[in-house]
Amino acid sequence: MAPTNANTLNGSKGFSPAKKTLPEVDTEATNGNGTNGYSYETLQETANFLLSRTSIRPCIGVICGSGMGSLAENIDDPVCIPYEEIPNFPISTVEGHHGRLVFGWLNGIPVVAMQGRFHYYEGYPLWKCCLPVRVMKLIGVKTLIATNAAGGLNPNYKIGDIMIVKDHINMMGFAGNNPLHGPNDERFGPRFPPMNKAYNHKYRSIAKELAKELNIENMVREGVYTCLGGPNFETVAELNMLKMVGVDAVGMSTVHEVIIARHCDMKVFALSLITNECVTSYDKDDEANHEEVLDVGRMRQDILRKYVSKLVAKFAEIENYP
Ligand SMILES: O=P(O)(O)O[C@H]1O[C@H](CO)[C@@H](O)[C@H]1O
Ligand code: HPA
Repeated sequence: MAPTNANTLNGSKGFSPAKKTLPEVDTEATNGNGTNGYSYETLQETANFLLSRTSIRPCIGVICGSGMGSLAENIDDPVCIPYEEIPNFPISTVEGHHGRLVFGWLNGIPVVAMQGRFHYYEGYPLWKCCLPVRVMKLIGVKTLIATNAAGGLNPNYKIGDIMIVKDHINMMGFAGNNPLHGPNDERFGPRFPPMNKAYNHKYRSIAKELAKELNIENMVREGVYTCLGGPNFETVAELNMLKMVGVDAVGMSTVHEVIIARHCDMKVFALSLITNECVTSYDKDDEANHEEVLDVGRMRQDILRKYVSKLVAKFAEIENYP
């Protein structure tokens, strides 16, 4: 299809992407061999490329959510590698996702941050959305911190709250769409990985303690996240259904990344920034929009930067990371 200028056409509260042409996206669900993604060897090539570009050997990986790219700005001595330069990497197509890896030191700990993640709605199959997590594993990352912007469904949540993810509901998985779908390579992990301890209990306790220390406990919550395919925001009926099954925050990412991380035995911490209130009543006029999501990310950037960089140091301490 010819590239199009993707400006909003209908004059609604839409968002004009900064990128003027639509990128070419590989929409194939498999790599052509009936497998669920690139082979171990292919990803090893990607890992080797990255290791050749920097002497930093990260033990913690951070995925920056929409509008939360500034989390990577605290990184000292940064080595930035645009996704376009990385063999086998997809490219970021969403506003608020810069599209590069940042290697460096966060609070004295070697880290790699994804300034920009990949989403299913961009046209990438789930395995490809999570490819960077496997690459992180291959370069030595042992702990993943995934952040995201999410709509608050729990009526007690306020815009700007930070939700520590306690658990997720894999809605896309219910429909058979799972990043582990297809043959399993045991070098990454087992065929049937457990998921009941996906979100590390110790990390969650540390994060709650830290919230007290930083005096932000009134805005830090703990709850259940779910990912839908997007890109449309949810209907009132959909949100009410999710509420009934115990979802506290809704987004379009993270769940599959966490599944891939746990499959290869990485430890996981995740947090959601509540960027908008989910509209669960037909009487309300509000509509979710990506501009608001990014605005709230900017509004909370200082607190989030401080919180995440201190979490990195605390996690590294209990794990004895360098
Ligand atoms: O999950 P992240 O990447 O933070 O972004 C969230 O914000 C976007 C919608 O505004 C969607 O991409 C949703 O998943
Ligand atoms: N729904 C889905 N994804 C989101 C939302 C939402 O309300 N806010 C930010 N990402």
